[in-house]
Amino acid sequence: MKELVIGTRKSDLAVAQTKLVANRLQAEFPDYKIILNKISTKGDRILDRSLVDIGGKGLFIKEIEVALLQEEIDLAVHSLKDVPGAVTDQFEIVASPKRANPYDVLISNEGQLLDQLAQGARIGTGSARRKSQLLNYRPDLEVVAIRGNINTRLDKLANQDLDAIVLAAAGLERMGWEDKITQYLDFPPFIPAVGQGALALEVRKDDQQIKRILSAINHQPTYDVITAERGFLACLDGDCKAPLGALAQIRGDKLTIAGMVAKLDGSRLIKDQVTGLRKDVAKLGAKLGEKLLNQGAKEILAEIKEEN
Ligand SMILES: NCc1[nH]cc(CCC(=O)O)c1CC(=O)O
Repeated sequence: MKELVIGTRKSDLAVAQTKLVANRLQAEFPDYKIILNKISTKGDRILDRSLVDIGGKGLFIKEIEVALLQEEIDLAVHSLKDVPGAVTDQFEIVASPKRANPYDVLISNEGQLLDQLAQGARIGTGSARRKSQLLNYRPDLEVVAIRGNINTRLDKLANQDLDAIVLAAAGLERMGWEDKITQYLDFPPFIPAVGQGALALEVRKDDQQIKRILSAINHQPTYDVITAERGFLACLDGDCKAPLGALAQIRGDKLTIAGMVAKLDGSRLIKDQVTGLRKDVAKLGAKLGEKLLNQGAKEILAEIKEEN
């Protein structure tokens, strides 16, 4: 019997989303035996420091890439959001199943919407992008740094004197916890992280057989929008230090990508969008990136680099 070994992080969410991929593959390829290999990553093990301090978001995927290289696994399933702008040379993201809801959501302790939270309310998030957008919208809020997987962050909402937290809709939906959501942050100035809600299927670049297999579960509209968003990320040289986000959407033969770059304290937020032909997807992200750089993002990014 032929085997396909899929590498994943160990968190409940990572395993849940990897099982979605495994089920899709099993349906397409009934004669394969599909095996999950759960791998512990540095980003999962070190929970008491911010991601930026321990080396950025690549820490969620490094050990999994090592397993790919050593041929212990045939493919890796990641949250695309956790994959850095540039993928190491030996690897390639070759496919992406249909994207889930891309937006952030607010979960508040007593069910208040963002506008209803008390003056100075305490909101938990470890994301610079979420913090800057929250403060841009409501400068009175107190943003409290929290980290950990979804379960941990929900526990912190209950136990750490927080009024609300912000999480990705996709993670909650994949865990079956939509009922916890108070409000979708799908209005300005809120723009999600590049690739939020999408999964990345990563393989060894020279493995043609697995590429053919994975093309069966690729969702081309998703692949196109994430290509645009990652073009934007690459143009701004983004890692998770600078608050930036982008969301691309397809309508007919057109693709629109909206993006933002902000100062960490939210006092300045630059936001714009670009529409072009879907077939030019590779250029549209960079075009938006250039536009924002010329509107002041260049200074913001330089300032943030200097502070680190
Ligand atoms: N930063 C961790 C992470 N990576 C992916 C998701 C959610 C699922 C997704 O965006 O696909 C989350 C949790 C969150 O941000 O709330």
